Amino acid sequence: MTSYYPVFFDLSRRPCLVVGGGKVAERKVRDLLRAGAAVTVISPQLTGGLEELARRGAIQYLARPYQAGDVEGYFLVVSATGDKSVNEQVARECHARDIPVNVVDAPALCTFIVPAVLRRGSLAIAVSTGGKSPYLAGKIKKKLEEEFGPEYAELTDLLGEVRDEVLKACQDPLKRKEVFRCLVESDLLELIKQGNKKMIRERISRCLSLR
Ligand SMILES: C[C@@]1(CC(=O)O)C2=NC(=C\c3[nH]c(c(CCC(=O)O)c3CC(=O)O)Cc3[nH]c(c(CC(=O)O)c3CCC(=O)O)/C=C3\N/C(=C\2)[C@@H](CCC(=O)O)[C@]3(C)CC(=O)O)/[C@H]1CCC(=O)O
Ligand SMILES: NC(=O)c1ccc[n+]([C@@H]2O[C@H](COP(=O)([O-])OP(=O)(O)OC[C@H]3O[C@@H](n4cnc5c(N)ncnc54)[C@H](O)[C@@H]3O)[C@@H](O)[C@H]2O)c1
Repeated sequence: MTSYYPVFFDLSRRPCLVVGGGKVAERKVRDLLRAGAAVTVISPQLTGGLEELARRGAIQYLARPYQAGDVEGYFLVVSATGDKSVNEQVARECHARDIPVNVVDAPALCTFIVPAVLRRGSLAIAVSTGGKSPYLAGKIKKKLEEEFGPEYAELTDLLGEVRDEVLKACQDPLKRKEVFRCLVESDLLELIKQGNKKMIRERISRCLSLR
């Protein structure tokens, strides 16, 4: 059994290739664009959504089947053609060049698999079943949506801002940890839900006074 290593890649401006232009390719393209990647799609056909992205210049589009060597120079590749022999060729050519590759319906050909991700601003909760049941991963993500509502985006941003301040102003790692613990264990989330700006400021300064 493969024990996968979870990471969060910074793909900003990195050239990434998606082979195929169907519904699954579109989902992968949108995820890559959200991560700031420079996306190229190679496929004889596109979904309406991908056509629109190509028209707007949000992706580079090569309207043809995959050709040998197309993966050259990319940082990361996704193959989503639904044609087994093409997917195998893309995977083989990536492995020969040490380019990380995801083949959507063939975990054995992948250097990385993609989790189901719940996003709340900068907070990302990623769920993987190690390839055993993508449907279950999606269902668990849906369940987490109820517990981790939109207020977590604001909480995460707020904690990020205060963290920058504390890292600059406080040199003692133990004291810093105490401040961060105080903030996370406080009722900030409730106060954000209530939109109680005055109490939010009060809570933050109370925790900051632990420095
Ligand atoms: C999480 C998500 C991310 C994404 O792709 O963006 C994702 N699959 C999603 C949905 C989904 N995929 C499939 C269905 C139909 C129902 C079903 O078959 O269960 C549904 C449900 C749906 O469409 O709602 C079909 C499918 N997928 C794979 C196989 C092959 C196999 O299992 O061997 C087959 C069978 C093909 C066939 O029928 O032959 C393989 C993979 N799919 C993975 C990821 C990786 C493992 C993730 C993990 O560790 O759990 C892995 C290994 C490789 C990869 O693609 O990275 C996304 C949920 C997005 C969300 O809900 O947020
Ligand atoms: N991992 C997942 O999340 C998941 C979910 C559902 C399905 N799948 C699998 O993913 C695959 C794609 O699903 P889909 O619904 O997007 O399929 P689809 O048939 O809609 O799309 C396939 C795309 O590949 C393109 N294509 C075909 N031959 C090509 C070639 N030689 N070079 C480049 N592009 C080529 C087609 O033009 C089309 O745009 C299927 O095999 C399906 O079983 C995976």
